[in-house]
Amino acid sequence: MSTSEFIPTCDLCDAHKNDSDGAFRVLPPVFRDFGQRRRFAGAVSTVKCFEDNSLVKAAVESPGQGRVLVVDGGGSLRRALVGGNLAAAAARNGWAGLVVDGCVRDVAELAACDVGIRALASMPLPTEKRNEGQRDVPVQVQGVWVRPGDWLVADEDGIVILPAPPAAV
Ligand SMILES: O=C([O-])CC(=O)C(=O)O
Repeated sequence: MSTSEFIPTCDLCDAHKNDSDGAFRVLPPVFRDFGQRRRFAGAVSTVKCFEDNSLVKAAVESPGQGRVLVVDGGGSLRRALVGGNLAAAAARNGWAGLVVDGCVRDVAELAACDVGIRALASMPLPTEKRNEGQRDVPVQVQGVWVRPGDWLVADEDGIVILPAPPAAV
């Protein structure tokens, strides 16, 4: 995705603000920005897990193909689902971004990774890896449904979800 193709979230919201079918979604403004990429967009892949990042690790260690990994971590503030190693793997494997409904750690390392990273907070405690969780299932992020194959756009103003890549607005 080149910068010229990027459609800002505000423009998308202007175009869709009166939609009533629920296809256009806006995530609540509770996410902090931790990665090097301020703006990113891509097709969604999901992980649903709770205080166990085994499946997040497996996902970022596989080809990202420009997608965005959305992690439903249940909003837990008790453990970090992504740290410097996983963020570096995500950048290396071509993920456009990570959106974590939960925590991250290694903040200085995350800021140096060429990938978008949004999460609720920083928490230095890591998870226990028990290989629990689900991959590419519909998830709820802060009460908003996000499905594998949706299109996510994130920038300085927020994060929006569409059922397909947006045409020019
Ligand atoms: O492995 C973990 O649990 C997370 C982490 O610290 C890293 O990605 O560097």
